[in-house]
Amino acid sequence: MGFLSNLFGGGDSSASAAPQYTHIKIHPSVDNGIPAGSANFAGGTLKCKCSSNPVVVEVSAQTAHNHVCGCTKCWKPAGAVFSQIAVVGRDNVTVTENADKLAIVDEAAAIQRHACKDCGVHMYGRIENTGHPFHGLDFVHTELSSASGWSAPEFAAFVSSIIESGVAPERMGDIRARLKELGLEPYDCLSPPLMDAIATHVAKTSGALK
Ligand SMILES: N[C@@H](CCC(=O)N[C@@H](CSCO)C(=O)NCC(=O)O)C(=O)O
Ligand SMILES: [Zn+2]
Ligand SMILES: [Zn+2]
Repeated sequence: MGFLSNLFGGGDSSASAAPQYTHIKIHPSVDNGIPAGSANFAGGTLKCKCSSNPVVVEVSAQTAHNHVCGCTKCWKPAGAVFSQIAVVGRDNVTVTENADKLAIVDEAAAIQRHACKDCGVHMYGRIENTGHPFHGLDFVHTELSSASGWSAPEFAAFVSSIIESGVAPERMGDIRARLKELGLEPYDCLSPPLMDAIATHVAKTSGALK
């Protein structure tokens, strides 16, 4: 058995094997294991990194589709290669303090990221285009909250895009291996359910689907 499983690379050494890529850092919220979300969790308070007069955002619902994102546009904490980002209904997002410190990073982007002008943290990303497949959803970084119970990251999006931030292409094999080890399946765009949702929206808009 040992001989056969060694020969074919499966069996004993697969599912229960000790992690081999813990030296690869992805994001502080996942690097030491991923805490499960709580089914009855109903939101919390996001704060920017300013030590005085922080921007405060109340999120009044559990988030969905939490993921780590390798794109260049999403806010990442210092030293992280990926961001961690989830969605929540826009009606559940309210700026409660220091809203005057917010500015939109890129007015032309589909996701308008409202960032603190002082510390640079993105407090929420909003889609104003009513024709966009994800209109109605805001993008938030739940690591800005001290509460536990937020939905856990489920996959890794825009993984190849980390090269655009300067990650050496030679590192991609190890980085994808670490993501898999963490249970965050790596995709170079969004996950299949989200890509299917986008395509369904496009097909319904064009009339290809009823
Ligand atoms: N290679 C590009 C990809 C940028 C990109 O398309 N990002 C996605 C995901 S952000 C959260 O998952 C996106 O939908 N962007 C829309 C927007 O930012 O408005 C890069 O890395 O820059
Ligand atoms: Zn700030
Ligand atoms: Zn992103």
